[in-house]
Amino acid sequence: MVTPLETKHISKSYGNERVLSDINLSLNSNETLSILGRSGCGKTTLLKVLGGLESPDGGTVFVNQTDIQTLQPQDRDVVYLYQEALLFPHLTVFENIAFGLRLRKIDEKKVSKRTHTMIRKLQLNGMADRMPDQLSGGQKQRVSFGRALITNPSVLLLDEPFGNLDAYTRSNMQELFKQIANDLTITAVFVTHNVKEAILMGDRIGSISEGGLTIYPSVEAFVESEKNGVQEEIEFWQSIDKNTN
Ligand SMILES: Nc1ncnc2c1ncn2[C@@H]1O[C@H](COP(=O)(O)OP(=O)(O)OP(=O)(O)O)[C@@H](O)[C@H]1O
Repeated sequence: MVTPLETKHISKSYGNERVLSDINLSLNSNETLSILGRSGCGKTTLLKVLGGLESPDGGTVFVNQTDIQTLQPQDRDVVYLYQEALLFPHLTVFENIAFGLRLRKIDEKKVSKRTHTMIRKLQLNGMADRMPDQLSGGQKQRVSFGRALITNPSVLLLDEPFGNLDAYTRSNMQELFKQIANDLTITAVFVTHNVKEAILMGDRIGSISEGGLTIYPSVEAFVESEKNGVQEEIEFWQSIDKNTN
């Protein structure tokens, strides 16, 4: 079976600051890895390297067993989803979601069918003709998901995608994401600073500290572990959550 995402010995520095050091991971099809870690520890940098947006100083990222650096961006089969929903303001919901299909010159009938199916999956019925500025934050993020998923990427990289949403919308989005990731057999890396969310979304959990990535063999092992300052990190983020929610 092809491994959708694998890294070997990734390292990355900015100037004198070593941000990532000998990162090795391997994700199976339809597996979600949640990544936690203190602010500035390198979570976003890792996602950028995984998505081919930043080159590592050393090591290799393999997507479907091909070195990502040897592929053109449009052939990488990896989509990066930001905290902010990045939508084209002058395009309708339908056209925002259909964008990736149009780039691939898919015929109109298929574009219409696939886009409407995605709109239904995302519970955006009746909103196809709305413009982004007529949507709520949660609806915008769902359109953003639709844009990311419409081309059926093998790997989805999510950088605190629900960070700006209220608790109720966040919980709905978590459920919706899990459902769609299952339907479409997506392999995902999910960066969050919310421990509860990491546990809910992740089949496995990893933590970055001092440039290294520790992946726990199971969610239970993570919860039980007090090694590597995990307990301290949980308390750190909980104290921030208390102050911001
Ligand atoms: N383009 C860059 N040039 C120089 N330093 C950078 C650059 N991007 C990130 N860094 C530094 O690398 C370190 C890791 O940053 P990164 O954004 O990966 O952290 P993070 O874990 O995602 O943080 P947060 O949780 O606050 O978003 C930080 O010290 C940051 O200042």
